[in-house]
Amino acid sequence: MSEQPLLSVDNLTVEFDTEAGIVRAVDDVSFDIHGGEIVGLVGESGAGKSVTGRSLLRLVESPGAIVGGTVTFRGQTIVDGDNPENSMSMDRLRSEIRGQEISLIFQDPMESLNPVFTVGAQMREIIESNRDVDGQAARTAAIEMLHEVGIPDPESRYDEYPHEFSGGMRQRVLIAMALACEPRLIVADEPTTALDVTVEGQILRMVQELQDKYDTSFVWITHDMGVVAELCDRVNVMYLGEVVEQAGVRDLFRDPAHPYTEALLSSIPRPDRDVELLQTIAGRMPNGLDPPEGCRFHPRCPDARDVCQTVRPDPRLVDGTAGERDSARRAACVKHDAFDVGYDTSSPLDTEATRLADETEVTVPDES
Ligand SMILES: Nc1ncnc2c1ncn2[C@@H]1O[C@H](COP(=O)(O)OP(=O)(O)OP(=O)(O)O)[C@@H](O)[C@H]1O
Ligand code: NI
Repeated sequence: MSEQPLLSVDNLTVEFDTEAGIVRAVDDVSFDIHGGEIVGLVGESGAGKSVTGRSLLRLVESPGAIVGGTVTFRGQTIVDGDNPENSMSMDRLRSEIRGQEISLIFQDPMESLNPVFTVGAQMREIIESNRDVDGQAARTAAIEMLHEVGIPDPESRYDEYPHEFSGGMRQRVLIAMALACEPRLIVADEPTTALDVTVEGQILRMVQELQDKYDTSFVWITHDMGVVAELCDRVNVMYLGEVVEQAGVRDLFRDPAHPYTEALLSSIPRPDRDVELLQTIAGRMPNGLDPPEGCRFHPRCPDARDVCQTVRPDPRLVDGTAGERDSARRAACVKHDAFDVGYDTSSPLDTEATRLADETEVTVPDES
């Protein structure tokens, strides 16, 4: 992909100034989104996915602040954490970007839907304020959009209130609202997580169809590698505020380059594997207040060696990048040659994760 990215995130850093201390929720994160792409942000709870998503529209709330890095959309600087005077004005951001060029969809539809107005009224208002159309045309466009996202009988549902819709239908409404202004980019923060898998699957397929039709780009935030597999073109795997792997989805699934990615992949259920054999990731994600020294994942990493306690890896281009597309493959793990910090000669660490890995090798013959 050689054309100019639609949106670039460069060295984004976001901190929360809490009573307990400063939490770096997003630490030096960089990625691009090209036109027509669906890019995943995946990782466990607390990885910094939502804060990253909100940062793209400068919606991080106090006590959080973007303290470093930039977000650039079509050549315009939405935010510059290093030189705030270069950031776009809030007025311009509100009138020209939010909703119009970039829309956000949240996990909880009630965060965006007002319970006291009908769905139709809310859609009409958004369309009227973002497009140059009168009330009647906005109504027609809203009904058309509801139809487009698969809401049966959209004309009568137009006059219903949000609580009259099921969870899945509400998320469809949100997607309709986001698409109604024909944005170039939609940031979707776990919009299907609360739904059952059948409804989730229907919505993911619908998003793909709409994406094809409108050529909208998406940032899709999820903790579920299954969703990534189904929906995304490329993915950024996040761990404790950092991007640890960045790859095309096929490359990522075929040959994960970071042990954390591997762990996430082995924790998704697969029809060809017994549930009991599912590997869970050892330990919990540490607290962002006091992240581990060296590689942040090393206390949970089955491949951890001495050197991982001291060297803090940045996401670098690694071997095996020659996939079928020219998408760069990056991993923040010193076991790759790109680092050359003596991983091969360093002694293995004795951690819960490395012990678990040993046990798994020894005690899981074909006894199932
Ligand atoms: N309002 C806040 N006040 C203090 N710290 C916060 C706040 N919001 C987020 N954080 C910090 O930022 C970290 C990342 O939060 P974020 O919501 O981005 O995680 P996430 O990856 O979206 O997780 P989840 O899957 O649970 O939504 C949190 O673990 C927390 O330390
Ligand atoms: Ni989140």
